[in-house]
Parts: sequence; structure tokens; C-alpha cells
Amino acid sequence: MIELQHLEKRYGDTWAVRDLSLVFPEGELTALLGPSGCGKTTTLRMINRLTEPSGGRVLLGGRDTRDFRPEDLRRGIGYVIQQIGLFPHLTVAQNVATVPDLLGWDRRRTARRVDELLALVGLDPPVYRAKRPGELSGGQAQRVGVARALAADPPVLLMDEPFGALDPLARDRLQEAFRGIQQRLRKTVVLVTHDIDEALRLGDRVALMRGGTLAQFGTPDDLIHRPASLFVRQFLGEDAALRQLAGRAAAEFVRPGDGAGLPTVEGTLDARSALGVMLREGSDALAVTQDGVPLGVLRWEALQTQEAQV
Ligand SMILES: Nc1ncnc2c1ncn2[C@@H]1O[C@H](COP(=O)(O)OP(=O)(O)OP(=O)(O)O)[C@@H](O)[C@H]1O
Repeated sequence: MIELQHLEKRYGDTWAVRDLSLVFPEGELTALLGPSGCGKTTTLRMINRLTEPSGGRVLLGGRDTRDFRPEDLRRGIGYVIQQIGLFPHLTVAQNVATVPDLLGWDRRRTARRVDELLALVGLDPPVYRAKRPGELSGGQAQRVGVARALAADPPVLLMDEPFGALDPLARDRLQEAFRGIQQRLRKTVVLVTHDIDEALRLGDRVALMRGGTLAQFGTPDDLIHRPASLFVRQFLGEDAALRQLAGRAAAEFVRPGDGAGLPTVEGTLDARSALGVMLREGSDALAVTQDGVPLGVLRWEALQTQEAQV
């Protein structure tokens, strides 16, 4: 668990972060969302002390982070940034092994860990182990960055716009991959993003910031259906419910039923696209299958109730 208590950062007359108190729950992913310049990155960097607070404190597992030496603190916290900063002269395996090497793990344990992590992030170890960063696509490099951050199995992972530099398709894929990884590993993750879809899709919780302070902290559902202010409502936009559908699979809305004769979609299709199929086909219900096996029927109302609550 990470706890921010009255955290502040001032640069001259500018408050980057102002009296920010917040608890990032253990094992959950919290998206730190907000407009440009609202203090997201500063907040994240105060957690691993890349930026020192001007006031207030950060507790990690109940301990004040000032009680740690900054190097020790950072070794225990995974950190992924947009321009991932892999070492270009090292291989993928050596890049992933950076922290285990620093911690003095023996070579066999490190090699096993590297392969395990490459597989976890969807890179075939024999193919990628010996490559250099220059031989990777942006998405592959970002995967290596995630593997590197997870290498020493830190309980906490800080991510600053980790998917920001990728094209939409690669971003989509990596978000999905990361969602799967997080469901398995249950790290305490703080993910900085200005992308509303990403926050709603990946966040168990969302901390929406404005001008260095907290506008609202809650589940994606809370922010969409129970916005705390006009700012929150406007920031998420009128189509917030549609955005949320984009992050959920059609299969989640399926009810038992016979879909014979209805247009058919796969259950893994996102619910927003399924809605698009209904509109295109002029049908208020779809048959949903999983790998060709019927799952049931997706009805317009099931999606509508989601929206009606906005
Ligand atoms: N080193 C610095 N010196 C002076 N001002 C800074 C410094 N770092 C950040 N700021 C200011 O603090 C405020 C918050 O910056 P921060 O980078 O945390 O915002 P952000 O929400 O992460 O923005 P973005 O989404 O654009 O990256 C901004 O007004 C910024 O100009």
C-alpha cells in the first residue's frame, strides 16, 4: 500500500502538487489521470523519490520513504516510462537482468527469471533474448521495459505513460497484455496517463487530478456514474459510458438465450464494437460465441442500462 499524506511540491511560485492525500490500495491498479500539467508525473516521481517533496510525506507499507536510501527504495519499486530507456549496447536479456544483477542474484536464477518474464510479456525467449534494443519495434521495446520493471518482483510498479508512444494497435495489444499480467501478479500499480480510455480500461481505481489537487478518487464506475463535480463530468465527456463499454468484453453482457438467426460476434469483442455491429446490422440483439461455441445472446438493453445511468 502506498499512502500520500498532504504531499506537496512547489517550484518557485508554482505548486505542481498541493496538499495531496491519497491511498493507493495494495494489489490494485490506480490510474493517475488528468489534464496536462496537473501534477501526475510529479506525484509519481515523489513516490520513488526521483523528485523530493516540498512538504508532506509518502508511506510505503507503512514506512516513510525518507527512511530508505533512495537507491534501495528504487530497487524495490518497478518503474516504467514512455521512452523506455533500454541500454542500447546491452541485449534484451541483459536489460531485463539489470536489477537482479544489482542485487547479486546468481546467473542461473537470473537467466530463469529473464526467460519467465519475456514469456510473460509475450516475447518468445529464444527469439528475443539476444536481440539488441535497436532491433525491436516500439511495442516490443515497451514489453521489454515492463519485463525489466518486474524482474526483481517488486510489490510496487510505477508507470508513466507506458503505452503513450505506441501506435493505437500496438497500444491496444500491450494494454491487453498488461491487463492479463496484472490480473495474475496483482502488483500495487500507479499508472500515469492522460488517456481517459486507458484509465477506465485498466484502472481498478482512478485518481483524477486537477491543478495539483485531487478532483475525485474512485472506481471507473464512480467517476462515470457519480462524478463529484462538473469538472469530472466534463473531463470524462458525454460519451464516458461508451468509453467504458470499449474496455469491456461483449461476453460480460451476455444472457442465456438462443441466438439462431442473429448476427454473430465473438465474446472477446469489446462491447462498444458490439454496439456498433447492432447499429450497422439494425438488430437489437446479437448471438455471442466463444471460439465458435454459442455463449448466449447480447441484448441492446444490457448495454443500454450501462449508459442510462450516466
Ligand atoms: N522541474 C520543474 N521545474 C519547474 N516546474 C516544474 C518542474 N516539473 C514540473 N513542473 C511544473 O509542475 C506542474 C506539474 O507538472 P507535471 O509534469 O507533474 O504534470 P503532468 O500532469 O505529469 O503533465 P503532462 O501530462 O503534461 O506530463 C506543471 O505546471 C509543470 O510546469
